[in-house]
Amino acid sequence: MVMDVKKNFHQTHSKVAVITGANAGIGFTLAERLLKANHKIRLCLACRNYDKGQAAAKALKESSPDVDIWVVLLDTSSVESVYAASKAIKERYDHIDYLYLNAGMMKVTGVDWHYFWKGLFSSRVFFMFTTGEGLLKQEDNVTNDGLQNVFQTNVFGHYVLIKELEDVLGNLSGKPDGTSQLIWTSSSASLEHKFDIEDFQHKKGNDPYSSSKFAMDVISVGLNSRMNKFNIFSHAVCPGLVMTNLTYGILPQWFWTLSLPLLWLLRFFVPSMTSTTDNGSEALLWLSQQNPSALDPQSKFLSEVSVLNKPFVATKQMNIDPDKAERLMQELDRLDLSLRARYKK
Ligand SMILES: NC(=O)C1=CN([C@@H]2O[C@H](COP(=O)(O)OP(=O)(O)OC[C@H]3O[C@@H](n4cnc5c(N)ncnc54)[C@H](OP(=O)(O)O)[C@@H]3O)[C@@H](O)[C@H]2O)C=CC1
Ligand SMILES: CC(C)=CCC[C@@H](C)[C@H]1CC[C@H]2C3=C(CC[C@]12C)[C@@]1(C)CCC(=O)C[C@@H]1CC3
Repeated sequence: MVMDVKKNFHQTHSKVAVITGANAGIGFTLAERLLKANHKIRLCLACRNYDKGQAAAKALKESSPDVDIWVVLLDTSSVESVYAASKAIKERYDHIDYLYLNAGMMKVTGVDWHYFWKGLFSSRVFFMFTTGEGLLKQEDNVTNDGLQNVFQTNVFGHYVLIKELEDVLGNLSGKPDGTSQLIWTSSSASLEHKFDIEDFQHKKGNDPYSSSKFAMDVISVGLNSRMNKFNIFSHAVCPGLVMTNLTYGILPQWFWTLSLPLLWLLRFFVPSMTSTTDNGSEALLWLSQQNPSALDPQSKFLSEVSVLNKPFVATKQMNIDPDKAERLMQELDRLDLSLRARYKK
């Protein structure tokens, strides 16, 4: 009987990918590339703006008219939106193969050019171009749920989404050989010293973005410890420096266009200068083609690019303490419970 179910699952199951922040940038290009690699894949574009989501679905259907693309409204900075989106997703799909936790934001109010020029002629120049550390003046605000916006948008909204979708993930979906991959769009700006578990929302610091990206890496490792036994695997990706609305929010598009020759030159020393969303989405796509159980749960996967503009995937060891990861997840579980008590009475 079990054998029959398994056989049936393989024969009838088209892969399902849910992508948050899929209407633009890296998420949108990833959707295009997933479709190109497997035209039978069923795509869910989880977007906070329904019109933008529909426009993205329309654009994707232009090149592949028969594909199954569906838009769901999801704002990761609101737990009620996450609950509603998860309910709708579970009504449509009984199993999710790939859950891309990609939506993200940072609010930059200025660039520290003094620090930039000093850094340019120092030994920290490569680190500066890889991580952006110390260059960006950022601000954050509090969401309607009372949480720090960058933390809730980039991290917590996704954590709640995973919890809500648990019963359509891995073998918890009732498919004995069902496997799911959780793929986080992290960043080279993920820096351990910017994260403090006592202040995991980063209320007090001045680099909420780096803190949120490090929290993601920690959670990814923690999720592996908790969920690999259910065939649920989590991995974090760094797309490199990519020209998208996020980078156009830091400096105007014309500046980046003028800087492109410099970014290309930098590729001799800094392979994370991926520049395009095609290059930046390389590791995200690559992960969907791997056997996740064979990947090291402590590896981070980097989209990188050669001087000849050929993208490739590199790996980096994270060495995150699983106990620390479990501690952070327990904090998030507590926060999750308190919000559920507020909204789901
Ligand atoms: N560009 C880069 O150099 C790098 C980017 N990254 C990460 O890549 C991911 C994608 O960003 P990128 O493509 O660059 O930037 P974009 O701004 O182009 O894309 C971000 C996406 O996230 C969505 N989004 C933002 N806030 C929310 C929210 N509260 N709820 C739901 N969706 C939301 C945006 O929606 P909308 O269009 O409505 O704003 C958009 O679809 C982010 O996590 C970012 O941190 C990591 C490393 C480098
Ligand atoms: C001449 C030139 C290109 C100057 C730009 C200086 C900085 C504004 C950039 C140098 C490294 C960049 C960087 C990011 C933003 C812009 C820089 C600081 C990110 C923080 C963007 C979001 C990420 O996730 C990681 C990026 C690391 C590198």
